[in-house]
Amino acid sequence: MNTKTETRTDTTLGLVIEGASLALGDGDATVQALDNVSLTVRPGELVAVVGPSGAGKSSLLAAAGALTAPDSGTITINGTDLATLNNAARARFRLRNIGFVFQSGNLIPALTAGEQLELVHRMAHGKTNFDPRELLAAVGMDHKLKSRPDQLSGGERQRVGIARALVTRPPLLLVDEPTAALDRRRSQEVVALLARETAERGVATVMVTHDHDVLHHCHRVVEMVDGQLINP
Ligand SMILES: Nc1ncnc2c1ncn2[C@@H]1O[C@H](COP(=O)(O)OP(=O)(O)OP(=O)(O)O)[C@@H](O)[C@H]1O
Repeated sequence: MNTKTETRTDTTLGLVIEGASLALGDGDATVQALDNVSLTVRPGELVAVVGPSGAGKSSLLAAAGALTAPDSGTITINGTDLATLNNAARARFRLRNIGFVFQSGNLIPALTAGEQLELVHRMAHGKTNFDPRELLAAVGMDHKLKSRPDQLSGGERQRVGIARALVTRPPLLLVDEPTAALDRRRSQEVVALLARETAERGVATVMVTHDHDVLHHCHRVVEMVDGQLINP
């Protein structure tokens, strides 16, 4: 059996969070940001996380993104337990295996759309030939290859941000409020694009959002309240 077939049938594929808890703050001000959270997101699945402000959604993304270690519980990405990685290995793992999409694209102002993607590729794989056009075409942005962020609309910046997050072909995509800066039509387009790329590339995608108008694009919607997932 070749390795590809083996991994395809592996039930550890995607994001698996089991019983993660995380307290933030000190003393009386301690808050249980994550309270025994379990969540599984399989390749090709787009899962939305909703919930009130302060419910722990950003903490969940930070833990899944190997930016914060939970106090207890386990988080695995394609079978790798994040707790087994030291700082350097975790940074390397994050770069190659986790794509991040932020509220307004978070692009580097001085770089063109193509260069944003090339930079990530160079950081992850060293100096190799990489043509950003295919990925930019996938998000409908190949005609803006040479445009800098200030020459793009909010929706276009978000599209480039999505393409950039996919450069390393990560198994996990973490998306924080992707429609916060967009009008209704652009919001629909961007989340439809996320859903399509998630399915076509077999990525496990977690999207935190307050935007209930985009939830129909998602496979599942889970709700956080007071650090707990109430319907994982
Ligand atoms: N560094 C910190 N120190 C102490 N408490 C914190 C810290 N960061 C977050 N918190 C608290 O942890 C809880 C969860 O915060 P978190 O940012 O994860 O919520 P959220 O659901 O993402 O909120 P929002 O929708 O407003 O972004 C909140 O009560 C918050 O006040």
